[in-house]
Amino acid sequence: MIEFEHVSKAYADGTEAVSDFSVTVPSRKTVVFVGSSGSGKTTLLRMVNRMVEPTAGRVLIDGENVRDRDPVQLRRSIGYVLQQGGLLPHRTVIDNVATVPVLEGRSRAEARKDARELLERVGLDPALGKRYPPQLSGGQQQRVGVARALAADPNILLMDEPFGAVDPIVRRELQRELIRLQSELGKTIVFVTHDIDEAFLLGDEVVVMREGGRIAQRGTPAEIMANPADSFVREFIGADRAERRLNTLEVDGRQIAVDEDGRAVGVLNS
Ligand SMILES: Nc1ncnc2c1ncn2[C@@H]1O[C@H](COP(=O)(O)OP(=O)(O)OP(=O)(O)O)[C@@H](O)[C@H]1O
Repeated sequence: MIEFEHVSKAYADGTEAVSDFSVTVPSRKTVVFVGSSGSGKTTLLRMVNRMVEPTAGRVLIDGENVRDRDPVQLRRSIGYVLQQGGLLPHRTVIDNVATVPVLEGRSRAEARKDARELLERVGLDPALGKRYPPQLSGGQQQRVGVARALAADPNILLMDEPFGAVDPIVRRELQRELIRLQSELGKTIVFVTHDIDEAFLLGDEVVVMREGGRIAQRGTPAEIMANPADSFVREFIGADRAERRLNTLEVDGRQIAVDEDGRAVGVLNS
């Protein structure tokens, strides 16, 4: 369980990125922070592994203040997946995945064996392990990023826009894969996105953020959809959805409406 207790963050230049934010992330659940750019999502995520120290309040993991933990140990015990994968380009895929277990004292041979299993677990052919990250597609790199984050078998996974840089179809695949993985592994996941559809798909609970790291609404996807707290949330859900749902494609001079998966659903003009 992760508890954010009245945390605030004012950066040195005076930016109030987060103000008085309190949320509990229950064990083995996925909580998604969703909000537009600059709403403090990344700042909050990084408070969990002490890459950012709050200026007020505290973050607890299973009741223990993260401030009392050694930052290096803490970071190795938490999986972290970034938008750009954060893989080391000059090390093979297998060695990227095996890095933290080796640092933690596991033998290289064992860590590599585990890494091959992890690649399979995230839906990759273990033969790709011999390649270097730039030799993989964006979607494959993100899967490696997930495998690497899982390598030390952490209880907690922090995911910062992990699927933000891949095309919509691969993004759907990765989302489905994460749902499958989570049903097998039951990690405590904090997931950051600005995509409300992704938030509703993946989150057991969703925290809609507004500027300054303030909570606009928190609840299950069904609760938020059924009862948006105010016009801000209504617009955030509505505007984003309308944009996404009304995708059109021009084919041979005709406007074709396509659904979220890119399937044609009708002709708008002929
Ligand atoms: N190191 C820093 N120094 C000063 N201001 C910062 C720093 N890091 C972030 N900020 C500011 O804090 C606010 C919140 O940033 P943060 O990255 O947490 O938001 P976000 O919701 O994750 O945005 P995005 O979706 O664009 O990543 C922004 O106004 C940002 O410019």
